[in-house]
Amino acid sequence: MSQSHAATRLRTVLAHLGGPRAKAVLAHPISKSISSANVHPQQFQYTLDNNVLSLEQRKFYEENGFLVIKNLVSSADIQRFQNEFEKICRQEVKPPGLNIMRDVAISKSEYDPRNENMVYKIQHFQEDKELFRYCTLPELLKYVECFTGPNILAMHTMVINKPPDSGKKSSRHPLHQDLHYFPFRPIDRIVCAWTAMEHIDRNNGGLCVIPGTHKGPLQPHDYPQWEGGVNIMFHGIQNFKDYDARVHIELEKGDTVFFHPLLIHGSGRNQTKGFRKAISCHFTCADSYYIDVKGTTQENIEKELKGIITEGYELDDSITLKDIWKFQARLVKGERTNL
Ligand SMILES: CCCC(=O)SCCNC(=O)CCNC(=O)[C@H](O)C(C)(C)COP(=O)(O)OP(=O)(O)OC[C@H]1O[C@@H](n2cnc3c(N)ncnc32)[C@H](O)[C@@H]1OP(=O)(O)O
Ligand SMILES: Nc1ncnc2c1ncn2[C@@H]1O[C@H](COP(=O)(O)OP(=O)(O)OP(=O)(O)O)[C@@H](O)[C@H]1O
Ligand SMILES: O=C(O)CCC(=O)C(=O)O
Ligand SMILES: [Fe+2]
Ligand SMILES: [Mg+2]
Repeated sequence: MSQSHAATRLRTVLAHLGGPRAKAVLAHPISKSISSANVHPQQFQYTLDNNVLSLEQRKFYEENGFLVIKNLVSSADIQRFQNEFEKICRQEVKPPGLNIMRDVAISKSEYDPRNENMVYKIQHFQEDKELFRYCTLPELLKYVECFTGPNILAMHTMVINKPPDSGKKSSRHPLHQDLHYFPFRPIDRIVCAWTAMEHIDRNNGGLCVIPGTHKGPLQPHDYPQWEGGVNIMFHGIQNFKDYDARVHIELEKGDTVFFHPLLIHGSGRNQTKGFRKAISCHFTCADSYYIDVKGTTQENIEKELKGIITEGYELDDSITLKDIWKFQARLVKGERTNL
């Protein structure tokens, strides 16, 4: 790459990535045309200039670290996702790479494919065409782009089927920051889209957030000391105290929450008889880069994930977190520039 080409590319990348370095670049004359096209000529850190979000919506996300868009995904699409989820549970389709997790309360019992209610969540559905449609819905990506920029990768996918709590409170998901699991940066270009597949509130174990915590640092995570057991990989923030600050989000079918990877969130136990369903994807900017988590608070999750994967897929120990993420990432818009 010639030096001037490299410089132009760097500028383009930085302009998409945001953050203080990008702001410095935007002050450069070449980039003036970009900043003069600003829709909301103010300093924003967590959202990008576009005409999709209203000023009020942008300010809300900047302040709180999440944003709810009502009625974003159609009932017809949600029905299709639900049908496919049930087919997977019945083992009628077996997408490569898919991971099925049962609640720890029933993890030692025999799996019964006639009963989809044995599944707490499925992850990594990137090879399932029907479910992966969720990550490519134009109405969803339109919003995702406000956070990631135009080159978009789907990194991590889930359908969560939170079971009625067994009485052991193991259906709870401890308060955590999703960034704990992610070895890619920059942080502010990652966003989670989480869509309610039915009415969700505190009663059926809905999403609970601590507004504004996306402005703080990534905190150390580990398994909580819960008497009734904790699900595998459900790490929580150690010594969390500010329970009064929790906000339980109430959603209708199709409503979608977009949230920042540092936002502290979790979900309580499901106190109904139904299985609470949500579908989600974490997206990031394809211009991002991987980091080595050695020596950081993320080292424990790398070790655990590597253990599960090398054992489950009989791979050798030289596999890195980067290899795992690179393998499951899928381009959904623009160009796969880096990650
Ligand atoms: C933003 C969030 C980002 C992320 O979460 S990234 C993290 C990605 N997470 C993952 O990859 C999911 C990890 N889970 C898994 O890989 C699977 O569910 C897991 C644990 C391997 C189980 O797979 P199966 O193939 O069904 O294996 P199995 O039924 O024979 O169980 C193997 C051993 O695991 C145990 N187990 C299963 N589900 C569990 C649970 N929910 N909590 C705690 N332990 C659990 C199970 O009891 C069994 O243990 P043992 O070997 O008999 O002692
Ligand atoms: N005692 C606790 N210790 C640690 N985390 C908790 C505790 N109670 C709740 N949480 C966390 O707070 C978040 C919201 O839980 P919430 O309090 O809504 O549910 P719950 O305690 O299961 O039920 P309830 O609605 O009866 O309080 C979840 O992430 C949950 O893991
Ligand atoms: O749907 C939920 O309970 C939240 C799940 C969650 O936050 C996660 O898996 O990271
Ligand atoms: Fe999460
Ligand atoms: Mg509680």
